[in-house]
Amino acid sequence: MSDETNLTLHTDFYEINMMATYFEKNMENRHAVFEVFFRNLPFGNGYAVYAGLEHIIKYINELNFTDEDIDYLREVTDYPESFLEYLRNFKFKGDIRSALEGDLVFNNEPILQVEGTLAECQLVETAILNMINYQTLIATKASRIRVAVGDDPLMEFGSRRAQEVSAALWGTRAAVIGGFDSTSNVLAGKMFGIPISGTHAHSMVEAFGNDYDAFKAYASTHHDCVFLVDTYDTLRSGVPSAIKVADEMGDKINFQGVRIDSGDMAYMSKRVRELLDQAGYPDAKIYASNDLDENTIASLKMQHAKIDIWGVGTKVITAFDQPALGAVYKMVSCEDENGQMIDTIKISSNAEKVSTPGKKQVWRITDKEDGKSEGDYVTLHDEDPRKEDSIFMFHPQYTYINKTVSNFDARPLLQDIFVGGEQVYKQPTLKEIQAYAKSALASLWPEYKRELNPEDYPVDLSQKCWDNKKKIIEKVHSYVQKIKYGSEKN
Ligand SMILES: Nc1ncnc2c1ncn2[C@@H]1O[C@H](COP(=O)(O)OP(=O)(O)OP(=O)(O)O)[C@@H](O)[C@H]1O
Ligand SMILES: O=P(O)(O)OC[C@H]1O[C@H](OP(=O)(O)OP(=O)(O)O)[C@H](O)[C@@H]1O
Ligand SMILES: O=C(O)c1cccnc1
Repeated sequence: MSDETNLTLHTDFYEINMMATYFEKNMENRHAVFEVFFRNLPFGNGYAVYAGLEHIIKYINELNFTDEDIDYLREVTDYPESFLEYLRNFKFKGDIRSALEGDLVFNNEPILQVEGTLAECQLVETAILNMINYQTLIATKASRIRVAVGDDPLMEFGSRRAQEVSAALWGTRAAVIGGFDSTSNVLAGKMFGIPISGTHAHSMVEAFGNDYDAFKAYASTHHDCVFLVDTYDTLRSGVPSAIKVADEMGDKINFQGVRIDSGDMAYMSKRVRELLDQAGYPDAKIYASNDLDENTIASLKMQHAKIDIWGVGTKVITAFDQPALGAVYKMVSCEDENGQMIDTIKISSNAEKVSTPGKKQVWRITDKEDGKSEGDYVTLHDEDPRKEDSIFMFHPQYTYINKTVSNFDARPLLQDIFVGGEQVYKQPTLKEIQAYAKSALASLWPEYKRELNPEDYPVDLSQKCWDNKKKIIEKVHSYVQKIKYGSEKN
């Protein structure tokens, strides 16, 4: 299975090619810092829910070129034996700092930082981005669905539609971080300790030829029973059959309810509720599924649909309305030939795409009184706003948007995960991560949480970070100007 495979070669060819160049030029051990960030929040949402760290930790701990990996590279590349030998002895000895799973994260701030040799930083780019991009996207979609559902139970049904095995498994885990309660995927349950739940399919009703025989057979082989009532005719056959079986079986089963999977679910759920109540089953729940997402659920809630438990598959596991988060991995600082760390930048004609140089920290600023978020404050790594009485927060592009914040708490978002290649962070349980995400959401003002047109959450640069960025942009501009006018040759 994909998750048991050593993922060391799960990297883009160009990463190992760059490692080879660094190795040949004796640059492989130069010190470097890279940071992960994304430029736009997904789904038009006001926040993203960070996920992917558990898989990254597993990947980094297992990073190791096996003999077969080396043989494969020897066969398909022209790498010299000396470089292959270097890879054979390669170990990740760097530092990784990261937001914690369940943290709310925002656009244009570092959410993970890798510091180490140039070679090791380069190698891990692809896998780290792969894991963060997918899982953060799914956790965020799941969180939107959780917000729409309120406190009702929410089941993940997506494995059959996921983009292959690994996405089903890790996506389910990400959905739980975002707020799902259980999964239909048994392996995900086993791997991650997620409660498994489910009902039965239309095929079982078809196999027995009618609702009653199918439900009766299921009831005689299971204690907990939820019957799928829409195979032939929900109101005339499905629900009456479910009630008949529940009456006949009495205490021998735990009649949990019925699932509807088609038709107008507002109308249908109300009628089904009436039938169940009239038959003396007011505690039997109505489960609903069928291409649900935060929009259909919000609409069904508005229509006062009598749905108690929600099953969501395709739309959550494929992040249906946005296929990628677009997180990137950028070098922010690198040692030069004199052993000096030089902050680096990627320039773009689009001001928003210019990277922010320097090794940084993100501080979550909250009001000391009400615990609510004021915004995120991105500083150079050696700044500590906790030592300040007040901080001046300004928009990095539109600097006239600004405020002075005092009486605040500042919490560093990037925490040590690996130091010198050793894991120093102990992952909480998935349940703890889910609770952490829920409490993080509670500290966010509602205007950042609304699903439609949320306010922009402030992600501001400290003065020092902003000045550093300007200085480096100017340095690059003057270098480019010199090339343009040929003055370098003089
Ligand atoms: N009352 C409702 N308000 C808003 N959306 C609804 C309502 N009832 C159902 N939906 C949603 O409408 C979408 C399409 O339902 P549609 O009626 O086409 O499918 P269906 O009846 O289940 O057909 P099929 O039998 O092919 O599955 C689904 O995403 C479903 O969740
Ligand atoms: O709609 P989703 O959110 O993706 O949830 C998963 C769907 O998978 C099942 O349908 P499917 O037609 O695959 O099988 P079935 O025969 O059990 O209905 C189930 O009935 C849900 O409708
Ligand atoms: O258990 C269920 O009801 C279920 C499982 C997977 C997909 N759809 C429904």
